[in-house]
Amino acid sequence: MGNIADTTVLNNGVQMPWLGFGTYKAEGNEVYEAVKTAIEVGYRHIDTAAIYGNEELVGQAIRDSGAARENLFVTTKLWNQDQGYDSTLRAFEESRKRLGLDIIDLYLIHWPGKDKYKETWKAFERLYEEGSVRAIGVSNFQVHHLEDLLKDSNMVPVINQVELHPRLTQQELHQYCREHQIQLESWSPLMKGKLTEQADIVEIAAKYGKTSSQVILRWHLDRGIVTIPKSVTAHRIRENADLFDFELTAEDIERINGLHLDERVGTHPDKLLF
Ligand SMILES: NC(=O)C1=CN([C@@H]2O[C@H](COP(=O)(O)OP(=O)(O)OC[C@H]3O[C@@H](n4cnc5c(N)ncnc54)[C@H](OP(=O)(O)O)[C@@H]3O)[C@@H](O)[C@H]2O)C=CC1
Ligand SMILES: O=C1CO[C@H](CO)[C@@H](O)[C@@H]1O
Repeated sequence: MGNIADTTVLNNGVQMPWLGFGTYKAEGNEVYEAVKTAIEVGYRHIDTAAIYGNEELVGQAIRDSGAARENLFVTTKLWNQDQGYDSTLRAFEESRKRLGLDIIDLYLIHWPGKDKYKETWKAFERLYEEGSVRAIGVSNFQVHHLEDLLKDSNMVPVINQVELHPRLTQQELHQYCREHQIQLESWSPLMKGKLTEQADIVEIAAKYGKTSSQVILRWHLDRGIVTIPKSVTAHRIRENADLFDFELTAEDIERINGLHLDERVGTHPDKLLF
């Protein structure tokens, strides 16, 4: 991908920008300003969730940005306690109202949990069929969740959004998703800023005249992974989008793959049962 608006084509034909803007832990005026700045800088894809408590301000910032709605890609997510058929349809209406958007580009099941995701997925299929969402997907699904879901569903999720960064490279899940035309998307792509001093990344960054964060984000894109770094700091919002004038070599990608330690900053999906 050579520029910020470049897209991947999802398994239902919808185009989704490879680079998105994360909004977790961004609230109040901070999230409003951050989303406006991101759109000004050129981000065309915004990631939020009902649980982030910021859908109203994200929606307001989108409207005030002046960008044409059809040029933006907006993702939101169904929270765990709303899983189930009827409760999903209700929660979706609430998210849509808070965002102030007629159509959501991508709706995700936020976490699999243990026994309601299939019923929930039926409601997602209905939302898709009635045209309320342009695409439906999942988040934090392991291979066993996907295998189980695919056994009885009519639609294959377009996306699986999971924790993924150089300390958690998700190679096996990536392979499974590729085989099933599910686009992998990374959350906490920067491992929340914990890898900026890592020696290999610092050395690679110096070679390209880029920052550590830019090298990490380029590693996601060069592996074919959609990514959604979050920042509420204007110069970092810009920095994280200034990635389209270089590409990593295969050796640099392998070197960063080698940093994998199976280490997480978030909860393991098999441990979050509700
Ligand atoms: N589906 C899911 O379960 C989850 C989804 N997500 C989504 O993924 C997005 C990204 O993940 P997130 O957990 O926020 O973590 P990130 O890996 O994107 O890191 C964000 C942190 O890194 C800092 N940062 C951002 N850019 C830079 C930079 N260039 N240099 C140094 N530090 C930087 C930010 O600081 P500052 O803001 O102060 O600039 C912030 O503290 C979320 O915002 C959310 O949209 C996240 C968690 C779970
Ligand atoms: O996206 C996320 C961040 O917020 C939640 C907690 O409040 C996490 O569980 C979730 O994965």
